[in-house]
Amino acid sequence: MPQPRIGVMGGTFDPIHHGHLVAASEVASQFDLDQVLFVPTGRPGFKQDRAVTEAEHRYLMTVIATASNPRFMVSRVDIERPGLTYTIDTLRDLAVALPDADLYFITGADALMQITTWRNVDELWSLARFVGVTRPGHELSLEGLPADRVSMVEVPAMAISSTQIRARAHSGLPVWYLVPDGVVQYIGKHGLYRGISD
Ligand SMILES: Nc1ncnc2c1ncn2[C@@H]1O[C@H](COP(=O)(O)OP(=O)(O)OP(=O)(O)O)[C@@H](O)[C@H]1O
Ligand SMILES: O=C(O)c1ccc[n+]([C@@H]2O[C@H](COP(=O)([O-])O)[C@@H](O)[C@H]2O)c1
Repeated sequence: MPQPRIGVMGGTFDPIHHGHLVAASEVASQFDLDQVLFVPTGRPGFKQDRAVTEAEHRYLMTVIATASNPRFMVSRVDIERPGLTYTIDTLRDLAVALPDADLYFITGADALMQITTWRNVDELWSLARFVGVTRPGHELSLEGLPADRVSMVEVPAMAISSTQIRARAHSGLPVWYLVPDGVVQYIGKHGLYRGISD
């Protein structure tokens, strides 16, 4: 049996938006992935400068946003691991849970350009291939990264960020069509982002 090809889309997802979903869908199509696992971060070590919404809310919004796609799944691996979240731990845990899988870690241009600063970067290359997706407002260059482990995919441009959605929700502006309908309703139902201005 061929090895399953599994995409891993890590993110804070505060909240998940259509930019994340289009990126995952496009990479799944271009790399013929069997599944994409969305992995909401637990406590991101690199976002300690701002309040991040409770992990359970971010997880549930990710479940709602991906529910209608049979190839999209959500993993709790990062939110259940105590301490700060690092991709090295995500990929080590997934390698144990899915020993036969070929993993493709999907990341936006902004995140990929920082990858050489990530924890245990040299080991990361042995655990997964990395797919950088284009993102409006961010340059994507693979210079200095291992050519056999990193690829680039041009995705339909979605100039959306979670920061912008939090700011709009905070100001009472609509977030319809930037995030899936169920996520709009979840944000309203739980009053998320009302008190946060960044
Ligand atoms: N519009 C987009 N197009 C392509 N990739 C994206 C887009 N938005 C986010 N990504 C990528 O998805 C991953 C998870 O992103 P994250 O959850 O931090 O969203 P964000 O919109 O960048 O959030 P924030 O504005 O809070 O920093 C990252 O690799 C990021 O680069
Ligand atoms: O492992 C690291 O050092 C590291 C540093 C920054 C970001 N990441 C991962 O990159 C993904 C996107 O992060 P973010 O901050 O854009 O939500 C998410 O899965 C993070 O865990 C990982």
